[in-house]
Amino acid sequence: MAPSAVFSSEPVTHQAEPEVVPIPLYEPVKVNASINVVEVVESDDDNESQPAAHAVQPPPVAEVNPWLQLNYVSSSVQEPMSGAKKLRRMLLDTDELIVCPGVYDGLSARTAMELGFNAMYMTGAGTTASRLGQPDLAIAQLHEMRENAEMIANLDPFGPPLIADMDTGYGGPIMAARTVEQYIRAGVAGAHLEDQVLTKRCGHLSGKKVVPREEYISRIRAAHAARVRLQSDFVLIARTDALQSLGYEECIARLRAARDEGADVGLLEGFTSKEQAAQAVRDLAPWPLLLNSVENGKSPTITVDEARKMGFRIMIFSFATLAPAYVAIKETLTRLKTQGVVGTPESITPVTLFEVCGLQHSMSVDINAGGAAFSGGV
Ligand SMILES: C[C@](O)(C(=O)O)[C@H](CC(=O)O)C(=O)O
Repeated sequence: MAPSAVFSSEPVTHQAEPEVVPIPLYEPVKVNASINVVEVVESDDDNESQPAAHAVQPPPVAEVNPWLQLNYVSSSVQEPMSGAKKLRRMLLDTDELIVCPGVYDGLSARTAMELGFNAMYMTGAGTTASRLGQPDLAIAQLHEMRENAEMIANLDPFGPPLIADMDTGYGGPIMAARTVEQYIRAGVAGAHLEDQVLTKRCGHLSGKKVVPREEYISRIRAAHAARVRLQSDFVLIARTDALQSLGYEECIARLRAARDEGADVGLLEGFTSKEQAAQAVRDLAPWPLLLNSVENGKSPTITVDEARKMGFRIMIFSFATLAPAYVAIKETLTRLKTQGVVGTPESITPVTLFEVCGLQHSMSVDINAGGAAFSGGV
């Protein structure tokens, strides 16, 4: 017996379920132009203030605040193009090899920008090492990765696009989709999504395990759907780590399947020879491939020129800043320990380092706003 019948002698009538009208994904949702304002009116009875809600039409913007009107001709102003669009354009409009130094923090990214690299790569290994002091073993999760990527991607709104590591997507399809959505909102231009198990490890370690092909493809499918849902140019890079355990042919099959589900670029991790790298480009052509160069890792060193000749379209150097930073820090701290001095070169003053980090820009913001903070210089 239905519970409602216990308390009522009336026949139970079920109301028809309201019809659910889905909001179309690709059409802008129309916002009702009227707004509810709460106006305070005096009550005659008890002289207490009572709020009363009225639906009113908002006045035209210019009446609310004339300063909200644009006072420039927008077509003459160059708006920052999203990193995703820039990266996609580079891939579509040129056949250049896009060289991305691996960066892991603000200073390494600023240094790459100072030298004019036209794209950058945020390494997950470097993010984990620098932010958490931990090895590349699935210890950094979505929020740490997203936060670091967002900071780097937004250092210069007109700057180079940032490709970021998104590891396994940090869970199943739901998390892969969530990661793509958060990366897009963070201004990340593209990211690679791999097929390792969630307890992943760096691609240049032994003992890697991968999930079954179907499970991997469901990650890719979800990531692609998220990109489409947000109507973003975000470049989805499918990475496979299956070479160690399942062999080359399975890697090619996985990358083909990922491509067919909408991945834009492929990444076969840990080539064992230069011939194998060149073969992968041929086997998947004309689909663009990314080459991960990790010196002293599992793969032979391939130079930028060699990768270009092989036909790769993107090349990332994961440890390009992390490894030398470690070497320089250790050498310096050894000097401090043994000789009692840091020994910084004379040309590197505090101002030099702050200039790398945008000192001039910050000062000009204050000066152009009429501030006097820097009238005496720095
Ligand atoms: C590309 C990579 O995912 C990274 O985090 O930079 C690493 C690099 C590394 O740890 O050697 C990877 O190749 O797995």
